[in-house]
Amino acid sequence: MIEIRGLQKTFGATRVLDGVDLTVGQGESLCVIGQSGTGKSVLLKCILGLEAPEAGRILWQGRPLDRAARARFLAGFGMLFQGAALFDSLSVWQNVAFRLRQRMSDDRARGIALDKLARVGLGPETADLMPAELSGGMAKRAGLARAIADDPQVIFFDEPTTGLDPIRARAIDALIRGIVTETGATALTITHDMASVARIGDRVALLQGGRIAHDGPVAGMDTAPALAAFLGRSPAPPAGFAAP
Ligand SMILES: Nc1ncnc2c1ncn2[C@@H]1O[C@H](COP(=O)(O)OP(=O)(O)OP(=O)(O)O)[C@@H](O)[C@H]1O
Repeated sequence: MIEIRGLQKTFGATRVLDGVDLTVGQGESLCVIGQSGTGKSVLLKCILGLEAPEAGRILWQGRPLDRAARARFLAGFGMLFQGAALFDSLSVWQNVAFRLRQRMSDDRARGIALDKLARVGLGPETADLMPAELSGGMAKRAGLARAIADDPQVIFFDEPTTGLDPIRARAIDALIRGIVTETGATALTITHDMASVARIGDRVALLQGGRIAHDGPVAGMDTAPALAAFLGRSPAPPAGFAAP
């Protein structure tokens, strides 16, 4: 479980995060949405320790993420980067096995990489290709295989469907949902894509004005006023409501 309490982060005169409170339950899939520039990436960077907040606390499994706890946390997380972010000079399997190769033989790491590639729908013929030879959808799948290579307890997805057409976006969402459900991993996804939220999230949180303006189940999101305002439309009537 990840708990974020009163997180504040300021750049110059701009307070980007102004007291963010957010909890991601064990095995839960939380999507964070918000307009461009509202601080979603800054929030993720604070969780990963890439930015230092000036106030607030981040707890993992009930303990503050100090230096030692963060090292353990980072050893057990996976991440799918926006644009997949594969290493150009490594083959697909070497990308997937990047972390594994630091602690096991290439033969073993390659075997695991091939299993993970199969899980995301990429056959063994893709293993020795270079990233430049992959389509956008294949690169995203390879990035996803890399994110799950080490059986992470926590997975971060940064704009997982950005740049994909609707059919490929749906396929990646289905893979993410399937993987999160079958591994029981805790998942935090940053996205603009509400169709994606509906497909992969259990809960959705709206980051607005430096705070969480809405936090609720995906199942009820069509009737949430804050989300409707964010999307620029009226909330859907509650279930059972009959128009006159
Ligand atoms: N290192 C930095 N120095 C100065 N300002 C920064 C820095 N990092 C982020 N910001 C500012 O913080 C604000 C939030 O940026 P962030 O990238 O988190 O937005 P976002 O919600 O992820 O946007 P998008 O959806 O477009 O990716 C922006 O105004 C950005 O310019």
